[in-house]
Amino acid sequence: MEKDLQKSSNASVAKGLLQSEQLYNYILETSVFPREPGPLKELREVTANHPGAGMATAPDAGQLMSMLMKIINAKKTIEVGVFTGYSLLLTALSLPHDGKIVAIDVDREAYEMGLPIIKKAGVQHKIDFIESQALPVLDHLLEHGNEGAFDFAFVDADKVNYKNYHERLMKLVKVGGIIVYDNTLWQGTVAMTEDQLSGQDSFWKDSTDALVELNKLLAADNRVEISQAPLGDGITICWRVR
Ligand SMILES: C[S@@+](CC[C@H](N)C(=O)[O-])C[C@H]1O[C@@H](n2cnc3c(N)ncnc32)[C@H](O)[C@@H]1O
Ligand SMILES: O=c1cc(-c2ccc(O)cc2)oc2c(O)c(O)ccc12
Repeated sequence: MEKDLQKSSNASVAKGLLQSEQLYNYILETSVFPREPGPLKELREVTANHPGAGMATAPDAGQLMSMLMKIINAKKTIEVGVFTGYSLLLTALSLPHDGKIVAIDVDREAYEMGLPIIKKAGVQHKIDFIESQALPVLDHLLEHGNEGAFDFAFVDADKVNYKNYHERLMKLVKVGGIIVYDNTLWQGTVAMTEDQLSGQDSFWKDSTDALVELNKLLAADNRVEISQAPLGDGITICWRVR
């Protein structure tokens, strides 16, 4: 199954799980874009020229994450999956001046597409970009005294590893902190029958299976309170309570 990566006229990319694109655009135009900081809008517009533009975090999901970071006074965060930096810049703009973000991605080139806008916004000093597979970086952080050191984490990378990220992030994020997983509804495929999924290639099928498994795992994890919100492609907010 192919994800719809078509650009719309406002330089966003078709996302959303609502019954109509018209309603999703209504939400964006009414409640999200008017409040989107200028640098984020610019980064979204630049990203629209990238062939993978559909991977960027949805602005409506980003808006909620920004509010959550401000509510909990997040200062130290982890981001797994940066791409051109929409969620990274959103995070950098949501943290105080002395906030810090460990941002991990295997793709430095995509990060560099958004970097001039991050610099212009005056928030680059908050970002420690690490070009790497995420799992070894998370393990390194754990081995070097960072248990409970982070207030917030956002995961938006390879879906097949979300379970492994959760295991590590539950140690890195403090009690009272928040972990957000993107794509937990994966274009609705998590609720489809085997028949409906029969045309999927192995990448999409493996991702769907992994997200179905993650959703069950999170629902059963009593260390977190959760909310699965149908914003963007579905985000699950996990509040670590023990
Ligand atoms: C969906 S995009 C991230 C979108 C980003 N949050 C944004 O707002 O634009 C996924 C990113 O995860 C990265 N990625 C995939 N597998 C990874 C891994 N194992 N470790 C680190 N990064 C990975 C990809 O290179 C890609 O840039
Ligand atoms: O179409 C995608 C693909 C990904 C993706 C692919 C491969 C990886 O190793 C990581 C991520 O992620 C997406 C995504 O997060 C999204 O919101 C929309 C589309 C895609």
